[in-house]
Amino acid sequence: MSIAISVEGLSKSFAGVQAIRNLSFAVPKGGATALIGPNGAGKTTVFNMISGVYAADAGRIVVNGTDVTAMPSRRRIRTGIARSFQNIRLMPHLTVLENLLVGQHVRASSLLDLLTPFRLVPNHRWKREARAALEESGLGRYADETVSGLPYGVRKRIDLVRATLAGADVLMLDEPAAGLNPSETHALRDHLRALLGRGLTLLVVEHDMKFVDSICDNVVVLNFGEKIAEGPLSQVRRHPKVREAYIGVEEEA
Ligand SMILES: Nc1ncnc2c1ncn2[C@@H]1O[C@H](COP(=O)(O)OP(=O)(O)OP(=O)(O)O)[C@@H](O)[C@H]1O
Repeated sequence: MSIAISVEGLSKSFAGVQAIRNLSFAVPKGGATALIGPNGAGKTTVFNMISGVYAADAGRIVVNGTDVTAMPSRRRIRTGIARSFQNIRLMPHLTVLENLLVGQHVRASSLLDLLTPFRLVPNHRWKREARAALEESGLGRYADETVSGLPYGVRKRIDLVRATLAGADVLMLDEPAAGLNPSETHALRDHLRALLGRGLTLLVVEHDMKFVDSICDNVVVLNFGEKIAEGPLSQVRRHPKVREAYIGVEEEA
């Protein structure tokens, strides 16, 4: 089994408070792993270390075989990892297509490539790719609409299209289902399943256990910065330490 993200012996303290303690886990390539745990367990801190927002105090993070522990966050996209935030970072005054073209420019390899998104070349390869990716995700009709006018659930999915077009094959999703209505949640679930079908890897922080159950084959449970259980959700939710620490899992069962 090949590994997309490997976290080994990770630790992080904030002003003497140990947020993460000697944490190790692996995210298998081509699957969906959820990082769950009660409020304050350390999930966001782990995401921040993997994406490079925070430096780790100790330990190692390897993405697609590259040690990124000391790599600046802006360079980590080149290893194939992208993170989506709860506050979507699309440019609201641009169209969907324009947002996707700006995202694609991340993988530009030459100065000419860098300038290309801003040249008005009608059938340019990047535009074709962006339109095709939107069509494939069932979002083709939004290509020329301004982002600010679109429903939240649609914007979330456009953010996913942007990340994959930028070359990411490992997506970190921070509470993807938060704020979505039931039909938007279903559309997101189907979209993520389609990405998994194409071989992408997902690492998800999510409180909605039904959503976790519908997407993730592997769950890592944190409590007070330590891993207390790992495995399929059906097994993890029976674990005594999880029942004790994370009553939400038991209640949702
Ligand atoms: N920048 C920071 N400065 C100080 N303490 C922090 C910082 N970030 C996180 N912490 C602390 O680290 C611990 C873990 O917080 P974190 O936000 O990672 O938990 P979480 O599992 O994501 O919680 P939630 O589910 O509520 O988002 C908490 O005790 C929190 O107060």
